[in-house]
Amino acid sequence: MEWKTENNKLKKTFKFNDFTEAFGFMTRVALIAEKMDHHPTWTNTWNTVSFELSTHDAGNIVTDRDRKLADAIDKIVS
Ligand SMILES: C[C@H](O)[C@H](O)[C@H]1CNC2=NC(N)=NC(=O)C2=N1
Repeated sequence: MEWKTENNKLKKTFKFNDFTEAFGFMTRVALIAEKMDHHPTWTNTWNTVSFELSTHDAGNIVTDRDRKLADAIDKIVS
């Protein structure tokens, strides 16, 4: 599945085998987001993690910072 742009947000959902795998993924994303100083809006329900990326400093629109974070997130699961 690819990222989709909807309502000025870059969106994608990831499904894992269980919560432990999902949370491990979230931990890695958190460290990358902190390093990039660019943080996701995300939800987690058991094995599912959903993202909505936008840049608050630019007025909550999608910018290259979001696309860069999205690419980094995809690399974690590739
Ligand atoms: C001061 C400002 O919040 C920071 O520069 C960073 C933190 N993380 C961020 N994350 C996102 N998604 N958008 C931002 O504009 C942003 N700004």
